[in-house]
Amino acid sequence: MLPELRVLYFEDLEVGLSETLTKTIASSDVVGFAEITGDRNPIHLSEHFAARTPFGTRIAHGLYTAGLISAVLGTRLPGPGAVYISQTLNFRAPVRIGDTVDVTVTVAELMPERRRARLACLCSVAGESVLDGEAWVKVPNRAEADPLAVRMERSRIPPSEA
Ligand SMILES: C[C@@H](O)CC(=O)SCCNC(=O)CCNC(=O)[C@H](O)C(C)(C)COP(=O)(O)OP(=O)(O)OC[C@H]1O[C@@H](n2cnc3c(N)ncnc32)[C@H](O)[C@@H]1OP(=O)(O)O
Repeated sequence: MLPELRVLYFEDLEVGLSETLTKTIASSDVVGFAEITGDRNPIHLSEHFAARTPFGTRIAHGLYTAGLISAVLGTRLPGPGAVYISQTLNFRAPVRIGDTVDVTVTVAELMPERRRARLACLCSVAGESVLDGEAWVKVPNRAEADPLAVRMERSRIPPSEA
């Protein structure tokens, strides 16, 4: 089930604030990711091929798992309006079809003057880290996101200077 959308503005963020989304990886997710990206690496799509790799079975695309981090950032923390700036990724262990991945994003640093947040990102399967990294996102503040507040702000500017 998809999580409900939640908007957090820059003012709502504090270091340590955390959100977790859980997703069980279906074969159709991996096949769908291969189709939309064109990455048809048989390590993801062919049991026959994957059986001869160190993993022994098909694994998810690393960037599919990373996409789950994007889902947390875009829907929950900070949520709608957040803009990705950068993301580091370390793929620590494979994610297999049927694995349940816990994706946790935690606010690690705030830069109020530029309304940027650094978030620690961790994906784990049964308590084992499979992916970690750091994201920087730009986060709207209330005035920026609320059109009425923006209009009121503009109405304070004398017409000759508007
Ligand atoms: C292109 C696409 O189609 C393909 C994909 O998407 S594949 C899917 C995404 N990738 C994965 O699922 C890989 C998951 N990771 C692993 O299985 C393993 O990490 C590895 C096979 C990549 C490496 O394992 P190994 O060769 O056994 O390395 P060691 O455990 O011996 O570690 C040696 C040192 O390197 C450090 N290290 C290992 N992996 C990573 C990593 N992913 N990121 C950062 N650092 C890594 C490890 O900590 C050791 O460091 P130390 O200082 O010597 O302790």
